Amino acid sequence: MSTTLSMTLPAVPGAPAGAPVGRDVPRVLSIAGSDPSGGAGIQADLKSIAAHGGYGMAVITALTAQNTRGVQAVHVPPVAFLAQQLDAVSDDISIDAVKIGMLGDEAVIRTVRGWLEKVRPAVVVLDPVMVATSGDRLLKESAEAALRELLPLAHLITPNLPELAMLVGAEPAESWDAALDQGKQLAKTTGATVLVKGGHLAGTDCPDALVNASGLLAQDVVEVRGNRIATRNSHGTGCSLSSAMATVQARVGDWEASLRTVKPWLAGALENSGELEVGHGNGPVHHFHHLRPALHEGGFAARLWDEAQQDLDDIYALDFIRSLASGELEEKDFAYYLAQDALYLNGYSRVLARASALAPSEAEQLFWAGSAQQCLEVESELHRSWLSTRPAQSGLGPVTKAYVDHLTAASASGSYAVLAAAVLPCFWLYAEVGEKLHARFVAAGEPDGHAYASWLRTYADEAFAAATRRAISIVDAAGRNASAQERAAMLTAFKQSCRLEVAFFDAPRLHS
Ligand SMILES: Nc1ncnc2c1ncn2[C@@H]1O[C@H](COP(=O)(O)OP(=O)(O)OP(=O)(O)O)[C@@H](O)[C@H]1O
Ligand SMILES: Cc1ncc(COP(=O)(O)O)c(N)n1
Repeated sequence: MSTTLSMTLPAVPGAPAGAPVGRDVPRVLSIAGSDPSGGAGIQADLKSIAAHGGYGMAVITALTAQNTRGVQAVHVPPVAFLAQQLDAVSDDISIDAVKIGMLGDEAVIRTVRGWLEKVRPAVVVLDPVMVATSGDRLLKESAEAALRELLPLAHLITPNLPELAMLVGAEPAESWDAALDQGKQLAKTTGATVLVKGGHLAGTDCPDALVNASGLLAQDVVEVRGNRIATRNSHGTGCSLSSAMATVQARVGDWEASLRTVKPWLAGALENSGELEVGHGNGPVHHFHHLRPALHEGGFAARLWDEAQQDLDDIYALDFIRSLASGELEEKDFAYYLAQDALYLNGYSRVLARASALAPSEAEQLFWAGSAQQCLEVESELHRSWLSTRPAQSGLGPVTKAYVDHLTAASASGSYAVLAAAVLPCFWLYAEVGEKLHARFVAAGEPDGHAYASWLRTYADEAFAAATRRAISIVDAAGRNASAQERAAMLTAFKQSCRLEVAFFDAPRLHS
């Protein structure tokens, strides 16, 4: 595949004529500083490169002692050793892309410059790191002129707004248009494409734009919109963005396509950064948010079961359940419950049939179809037996309607996993409550004259318990295979159904 790809893709701008692009796994070198807390620098770069399917390498320009709160110290090893690291890599390995980050001082810049001029990598992304998010300097002021001179050796430059301003000798832009103007200026003087980043502006939008007026892009300014994500965890966003751009560019050979891939990924990394719980300051982004944490078999079901505990407690505390167990439940409440149950089962059956239609395997298709049929049989049995002797009740009650509407919405979501999670509580909570009430009834010696004895005797049904186990295992597998986003949607749908189970048992008290 890589051969076909490299023949059909456009050449990387600035790449030697005929240089192949489009490697499936690009070999990407980060030349940057180390951040031991793992959020920025080479640590972020390697994660970002891997997150985009690249093979990451790292030559360390400087060691920092830093965490999410700030930089405590910087140590720049002798540049002769930096040169040795660079040569060790390029003497042996074909490098598809280079990302350059923290350079520290002028001697480092000179060494990297000499190596770039010798090796001429096909893709060079330069993130002109000067000041960390924390405000600490990462480039000596005396080295700024040398950094400016390095810029023409890059294909893409990714300054933040203060860095952009410094590079064009202006005050930091306070509007997006002013930032784009500075980007145009920098692109013109360097010949490189400039990625202007909106991270440092205020407002609900957080755009980025590629700027280059020499015809390399589809337009002089290619803007990629994005929403601003409310989080403090922005440590290393610039590092992560630039190394991701280097990696994707080495694969697709198109800066715009690269930014359109990387920008939503970074938004997800910012959005999910809270999951990491790293440090007390500006935390890192979640580079691998798109990978699902491995859950062992039963792990997702266990998570759902934890979520359902409060609802189960609420069910057992309801007057309806207590009086059904004691036999003191008013007849009109029981009649209302049965009538609503029959109406519910009809809607539920349709939704189960939809789960059958969406099922990924014939075994699951059969399971849901069988369950849908079972529902209709139980419904008609209710009409034949219990409801035949009870006066007709008012039509569809508000809770029944809300529950069926919720399930119908889940079935319209198009996600099998979400739908399966939504229908599960009707199996799981019902089976659990049935078994417990039945056990209590048996423990009490099945008292004569209990008004609901025959109902309670049928409550713990082994066939229904087996179907419930099967439904749980289907939802567990679907949850383990789902993306983080889909899993969250499953959890929401499941929890809503649990709340509606509680409300369903409580409805006779309110509406009979
Ligand atoms: N709150 C946010 N919401 C969405 N995207 C953001 C946010 N903050 C930064 N970004 C994005 O992160 C990337 C880096 O932007 P930024 O302007 O913060 O660069 P930077 O200052 O070099 O980053 P760093 O925090 O590593 O110093 C850009 O793509 C920007 O749009
Ligand atoms: C080694 C190193 N390189 C770059 C940055 C900039 O990242 P940020 O601005 O997000 O702190 C950093 N803090 N440390």
